Amino acid sequence: MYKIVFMRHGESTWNLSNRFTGWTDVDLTEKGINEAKAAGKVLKESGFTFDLAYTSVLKRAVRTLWLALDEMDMMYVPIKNDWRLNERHYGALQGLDKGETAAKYGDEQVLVWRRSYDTPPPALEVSDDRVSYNDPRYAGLSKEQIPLTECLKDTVARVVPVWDEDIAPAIRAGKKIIISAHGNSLRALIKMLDGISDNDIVGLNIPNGQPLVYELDADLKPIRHYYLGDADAIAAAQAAVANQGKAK
Ligand SMILES: O=C(O)[C@@H](CO)OP(=O)(O)O
Repeated sequence: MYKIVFMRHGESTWNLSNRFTGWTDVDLTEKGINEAKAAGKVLKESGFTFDLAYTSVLKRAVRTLWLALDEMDMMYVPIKNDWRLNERHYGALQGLDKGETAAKYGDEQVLVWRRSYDTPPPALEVSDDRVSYNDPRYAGLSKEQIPLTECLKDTVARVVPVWDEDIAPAIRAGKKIIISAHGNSLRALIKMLDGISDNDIVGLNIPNGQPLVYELDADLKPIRHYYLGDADAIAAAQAAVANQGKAK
């Protein structure tokens, strides 16, 4: 039996101000820093150790990983940063207030943009300052690989190859792995692992900074999964994420 730990980053400044974030590189809040440290503490207390870590190229996930590993006194663990673990690109919604957007377009439309499998939010114009073409961290990518918007299906299409080509072989080679990523890139991975339908994935919300353990069989099929933290607090945090896209 194998174990792998998934962790969404701690609260970011745009989680706090309730803005669509996507590929915008915002940092953690004080609360987010504390969530990341608490994640490291509970992982340590639960006896977890790691010898390989994966994260995105966005600082909220990178810093969450650093803080958790620091808390575990395991900052020597090799880290692979992969842009394909980035948050789902939120297109022209990036920077907008989720509640105000719901008040303008309706809760239903915002739910479709946030959680539907195959309807992307409106795309950025290529001339928009928010487009990542000139960002040095994506210098090795073609323009076709740099999204102007993404639905979850598009995110699945870039996340699953990281699993198949990189993470799964490492698990089979006996590496103990933690992945620090984002609400929707983790939803993409979990959809694939658990075989969740396009309809049911709408209801899955991942709380900030809570280690999620997956136990996998010899074929890397999930046996069971569980959060390490307090169950009531996690359920409340998941409900809060679900409610972020509603008009006040
Ligand atoms: O804004 C985002 O990029 C994501 C994660 O914070 O939000 P949502 O939960 O609305 O998909």
